[in-house]
Amino acid sequence: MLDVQNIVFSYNKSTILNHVSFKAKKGENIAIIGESGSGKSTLLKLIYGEYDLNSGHISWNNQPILGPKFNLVVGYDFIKHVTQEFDLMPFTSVEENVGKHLSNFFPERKKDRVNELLEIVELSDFKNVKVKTLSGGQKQRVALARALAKAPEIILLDEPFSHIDSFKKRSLRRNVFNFLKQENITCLVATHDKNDVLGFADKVLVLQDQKVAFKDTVENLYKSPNIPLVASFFGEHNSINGQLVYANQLTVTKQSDIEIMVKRSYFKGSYYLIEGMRNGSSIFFHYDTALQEGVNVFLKID
Ligand SMILES: Nc1ncnc2c1ncn2[C@@H]1O[C@H](COP(=O)(O)OP(=O)(O)OP(=O)(O)O)[C@@H](O)[C@H]1O
Repeated sequence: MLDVQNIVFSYNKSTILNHVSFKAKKGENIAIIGESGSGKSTLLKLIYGEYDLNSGHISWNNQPILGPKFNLVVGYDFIKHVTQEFDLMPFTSVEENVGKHLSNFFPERKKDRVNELLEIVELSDFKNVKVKTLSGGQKQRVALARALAKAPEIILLDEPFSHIDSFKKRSLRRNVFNFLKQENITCLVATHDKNDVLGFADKVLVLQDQKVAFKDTVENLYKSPNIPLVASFFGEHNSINGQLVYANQLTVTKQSDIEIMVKRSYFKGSYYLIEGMRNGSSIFFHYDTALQEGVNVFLKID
């Protein structure tokens, strides 16, 4: 169990995290969301032991996780932290990078493990390629594979698929998150992308104003987003009579007290996102076809 207890942290004067507490069970996948600058990456760095806390405690199975004041070498063997910097060896091959921390004592076992990981990150064809010649997205995949190589107990992922194109992203996400579940690795993922969360995270932690504003299951948080920040994370939303309503919860009806004038229609593939105006504010809803600008329609909340 990862236990983050009442931590307070500031880089210099301004406090970034103020009395943050939460727990993560073995094998659990926890997504950390929040506005840019809310402290998601900082929280992951603290859990890795990269900085000293002002106060509070972090432990894994009762073993304290300590910062550089207490450790000559930053970090712990049982935690892997995949940052945005990747930190790879540019002049060696993909295979060597992934296998870097694996023992050479059982070469066959090492080879099999590297091959398994390269399949997960879909880089088997790049095995012998030097890392410096790879694209940003490919480097990110090498960094993920390397972090998974020794099956850590905890993996900290900071925007893990941000550099990867949308063709690859979906299958890669499934591969990586399913692998983590299968190996029972506790995963904390800081993300701005709802697709990293929906279908994968067990819990979501919302950072706001230096604190954990909410911690709940994805389903509960999606159904009751509580604050616009959470609703906007999951999709286009409106505030109607004080209630947060997703665009896909609104349907056109014959008569209601929500009357809007159509302003614009955006083609979204399987639906159109319609922007309408009501009392000087935009209202967004989904519709099967484009609607003519200036037309008045009534909406109801499903
Ligand atoms: N090394 C540092 N020294 C001083 N301040 C820092 C340092 N790293 C981050 N900060 C500040 O701490 C705050 C939190 O940064 P952090 O990177 O943790 O946010 P974040 O939620 O991960 O943001 P993003 O979503 O943009 O990645 C920001 O105001 C940032 O400017």
